[in-house]
Amino acid sequence: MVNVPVNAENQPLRIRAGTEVEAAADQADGQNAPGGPAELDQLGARLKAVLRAARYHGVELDPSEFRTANPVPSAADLSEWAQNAGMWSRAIRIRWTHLLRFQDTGPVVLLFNDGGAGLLTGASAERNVVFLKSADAPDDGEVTAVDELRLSQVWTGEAVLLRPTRSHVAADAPFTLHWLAELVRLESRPLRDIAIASFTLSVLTILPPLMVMTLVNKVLQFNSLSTLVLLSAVIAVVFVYETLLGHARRLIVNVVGARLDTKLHLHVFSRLLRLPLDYFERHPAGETMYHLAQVYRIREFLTGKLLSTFLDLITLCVLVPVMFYINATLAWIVVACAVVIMLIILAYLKPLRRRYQRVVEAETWKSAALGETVVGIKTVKALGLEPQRKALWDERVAEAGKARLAFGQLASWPQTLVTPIERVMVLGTMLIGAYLAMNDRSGYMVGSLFAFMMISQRVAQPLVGLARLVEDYEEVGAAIGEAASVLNRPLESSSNSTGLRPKLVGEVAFSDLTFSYIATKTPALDRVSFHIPAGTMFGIVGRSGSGKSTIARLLQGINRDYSGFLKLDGVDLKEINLRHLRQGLGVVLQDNFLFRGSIRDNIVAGRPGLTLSDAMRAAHLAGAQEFIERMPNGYDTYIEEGSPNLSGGQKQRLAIARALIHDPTILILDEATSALDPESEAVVSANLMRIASGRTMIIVSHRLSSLTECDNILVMDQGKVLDVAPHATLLERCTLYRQLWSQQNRHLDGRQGRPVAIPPRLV
Ligand SMILES: Nc1ncnc2c1ncn2[C@@H]1O[C@H](COP(=O)(O)OP(=O)(O)OP(=O)(O)O)[C@@H](O)[C@H]1O
Repeated sequence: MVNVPVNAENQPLRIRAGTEVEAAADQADGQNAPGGPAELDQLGARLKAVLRAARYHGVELDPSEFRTANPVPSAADLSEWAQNAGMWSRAIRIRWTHLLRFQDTGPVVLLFNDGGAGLLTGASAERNVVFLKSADAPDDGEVTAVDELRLSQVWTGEAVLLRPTRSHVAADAPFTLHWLAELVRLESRPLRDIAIASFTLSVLTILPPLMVMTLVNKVLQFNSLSTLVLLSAVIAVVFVYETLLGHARRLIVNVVGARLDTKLHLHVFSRLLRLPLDYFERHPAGETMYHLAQVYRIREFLTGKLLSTFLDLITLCVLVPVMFYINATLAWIVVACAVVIMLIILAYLKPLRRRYQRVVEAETWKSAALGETVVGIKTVKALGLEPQRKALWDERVAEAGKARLAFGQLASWPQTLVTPIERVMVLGTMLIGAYLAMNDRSGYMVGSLFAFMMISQRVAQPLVGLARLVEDYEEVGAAIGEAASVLNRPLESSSNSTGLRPKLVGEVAFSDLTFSYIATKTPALDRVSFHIPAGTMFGIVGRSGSGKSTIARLLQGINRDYSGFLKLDGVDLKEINLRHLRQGLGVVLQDNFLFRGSIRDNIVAGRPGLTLSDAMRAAHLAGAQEFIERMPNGYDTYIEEGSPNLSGGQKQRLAIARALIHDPTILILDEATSALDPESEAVVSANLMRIASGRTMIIVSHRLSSLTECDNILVMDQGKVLDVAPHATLLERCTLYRQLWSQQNRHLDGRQGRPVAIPPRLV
């Protein structure tokens, strides 16, 4: 708390700054504001203040993306956080007089001496006060009028300003050519510089032909040495200028290209992460990667061909009038040839589009086969499937080759037809020009012809390029379609900013819930109802395919199109913000992916604010500590992608530690111990009660022996609930449960006894 003695009305005033230390203490005590967003409660006051200010502008910042090396976030750290999320933000030192100007702006974050922060929501110059609100106050919470003296006692003089970028390209907007054009348009300043440079270069290109014209007409005819010297000097200056300007233009084009690339990379990856799991289950990784690679072809087109054609157009605008000025007859010939070229290219567009579509399809299949083989290489090797995979690959390569060949053959036709016309354009004008010069009595025609030849060469190229652009656009259109087929799918949630963020306690209720996977007839869950009180251990058993994992999926919000209700702490799960929901959940699956990096990195998984001691605590709870400490580099032992240097049991225990480190309210173990060896399972089972303390545990398992401690066990069969009761009761009254138990525990004494050894896994 920061106490400010009295407010402007001389009333006792307390601004709750809520320091980082306090926030940490709150978190440790579990004293989250009742009813307030749990996620916010766990953040320091400075982060909270920036988060709220950004939310005012309609931007939801992600606390997990906040990075700082400082113990208390600095203004620069906070500003960078907002900037990385695409907002305009500045960290500034500011005087009181300037604060008074923030009358109708959005909230400004003021940093306090004790590491806290407050929101300045307005100011009154007449009363010489500013209006402050605590970072913890609700949106409609009270504001406090504070004068200069009182503020100076708590304020560091630093502020973080933020607002949405005017040029912000909507992250949720569909991926279309229009969206890309908007992205390019944001680079208006460098583009303008490029346009100016190009225009100047075009003007400069007129000079040499005009000078040659003068040279031939004046210098050669009248032997004027002084004119020759002057012309040489001018040409030399022009060349230097042209070289430097050309270099500058290329540099700017490079910068624009790199910036667009970066933006595209960020956008594409963030959309990819927000695609629903369903999508990845239905599409091979290779196909997705091939489609996304098309984005970069589009970018290349935008900053390559499109930009250079646009620049050529500037050249055309300057050169074509000069060409007509020098000789209208010859100019008309050039224009007529260009039109014919354009018509030829247009005539081939449709058939080319069809053939290109086939290329795209064949390439997609090829990539899918490659991706599948790389991902499934262990299985390929284990089953000796190399010849089959090779045959499949040969087939796909042949198909792609055939499609490319067919496309190339057709695409060469317009080229074949255009080449003679291009020649006619250059040589024809020269011959006709020579004929005209022979009949010209003024004697100036020779110089004009030279100048025209030089200019027409510069004009012909852009004109043909313009026609080709249409052809390229076809390819890019197809590429956009491919990238859009991945990126424009409905995202997992329309926005991370939507949805409720209730404080999760861990009570789960399914009522009359029916769910079918897309394109399946029988429901995976059929009118399922059950209730899990908060803080209890809940087991789910059933035969294979009975719907156990589907229950876990629905709880994670992976599929939301079910009928009936699924409530968490009385709140409909569909209403809960997805990120908030998943932050409250810990999930361990049968097969968990460990990322490349150290063991410590894998347990912490990039979550901010977690240290080695947190990782050690989680590892201890998961029974992983002992094997990690035996490793040569302990927690710094490096794990390769796919973790070949760890056994299945070790991997699994690391995955449990990873899920436990953020202390989830609900922990779901979906067949998490099925692949463990008896020793590892015994370690995890021994820790299960400790792991479960203070949270709801949902354990999906084939092995009934690992569920006997559960408060309740749900027995599923063909998507339906058969029974829900503790182990002993189920043994009494549920036939399926009894059958499964006796199958797994034939070696036990008595029907209700404890297993004397870990039974073999039932599949
Ligand atoms: N992604 C999916 N798409 C289509 N159908 C699915 C999908 N996942 C599961 N199913 C089907 O839904 C039903 C329930 O599957 P679920 O994975 O929930 O069963 P389970 O009890 O967990 O099985 P197991 O113990 O074998 O993992 C099955 O008939 C399965 O074929």
